Amino acid sequence: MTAQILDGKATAAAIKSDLTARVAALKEKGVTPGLGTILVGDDPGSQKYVVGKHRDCAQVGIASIQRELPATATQEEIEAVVRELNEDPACTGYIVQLPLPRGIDENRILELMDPAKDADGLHPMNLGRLVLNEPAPLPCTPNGVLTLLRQHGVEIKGAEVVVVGRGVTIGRPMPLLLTRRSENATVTQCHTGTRDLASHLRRADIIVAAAGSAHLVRPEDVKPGAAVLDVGVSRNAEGKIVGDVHPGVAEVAGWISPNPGGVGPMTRAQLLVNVVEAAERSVG
Ligand SMILES: Nc1nc2c(c(=O)[nH]1)N[C@@H](CN(C=O)c1ccc(C(=O)N[C@@H](CCC(=O)O)C(=O)O)cc1)CN2
Repeated sequence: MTAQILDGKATAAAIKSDLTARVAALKEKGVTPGLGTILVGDDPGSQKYVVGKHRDCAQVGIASIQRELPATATQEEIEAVVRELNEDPACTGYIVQLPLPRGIDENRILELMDPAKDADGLHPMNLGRLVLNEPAPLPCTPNGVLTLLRQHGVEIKGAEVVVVGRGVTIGRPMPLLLTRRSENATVTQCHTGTRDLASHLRRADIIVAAAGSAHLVRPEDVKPGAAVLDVGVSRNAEGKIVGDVHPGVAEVAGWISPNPGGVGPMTRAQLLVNVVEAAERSVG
């Protein structure tokens, strides 16, 4: 058996096509959505992701506002740019590309953002609203995972889901999304402190691997027919992406997301969804 592909590229393209029409409708009402990005430092991966985000904006008609600071930028210098985008009327939503350089207080930066402009859903107020089941912009990667599963008809309701990882962009919020009444999944969260990861993986109908540990999920640990989402990114000596999922898993799983080409494009598409939804809310 070879797993069916959870095609992030094609699903993201369909989302962007829908957004293009919605952005055009907003412009007719005099509103141009504008996505701001704050990139600090010269991490090649982060630079690539930000370039991709602005390429997507151009495709759907969203204006781009780009702010770049050197790796030596101080906390105060980054905070000044956050304040500037909070005030900029052309910037209807923005993100701070994570991770920030060592020594920068990431949480303090996220807290300083205007929650109404938080296009990532990572402001503490928006994460809190998610916990409380209140409407909020949803974190892009977990929402991308859900959309990918839904669009491919993978049953989430009642599924046993194992999330591997506990980072703020996916590991922490993913179980919050999956356990909403609308999804009704049962979630086990695993992390570097989990004693026997394989025993949890073997029971899973859906695995979301977001540990950033190359080939952590091995074929012998996957239940036949399971859906496996490869979110983690490591780079080999040539700078090529190596995911958290061993290639042999494709012979056991029912569904698999490629990496690249799976969850990454979905993360970017969901970001645009958040920007457009915020702009739509602003015109009622
Ligand atoms: N502020 C944020 N920072 C980070 C987030 C986030 O959601 N918000 N998530 C990740 C990185 N990320 C988003 O910024 C991201 C990851 C991957 C991709 C992507 O398009 N990947 C491509 C491959 C690109 C390549 O060749 O390197 C793919 O998977 O096909 C986009 C965005 C951490 N930081």
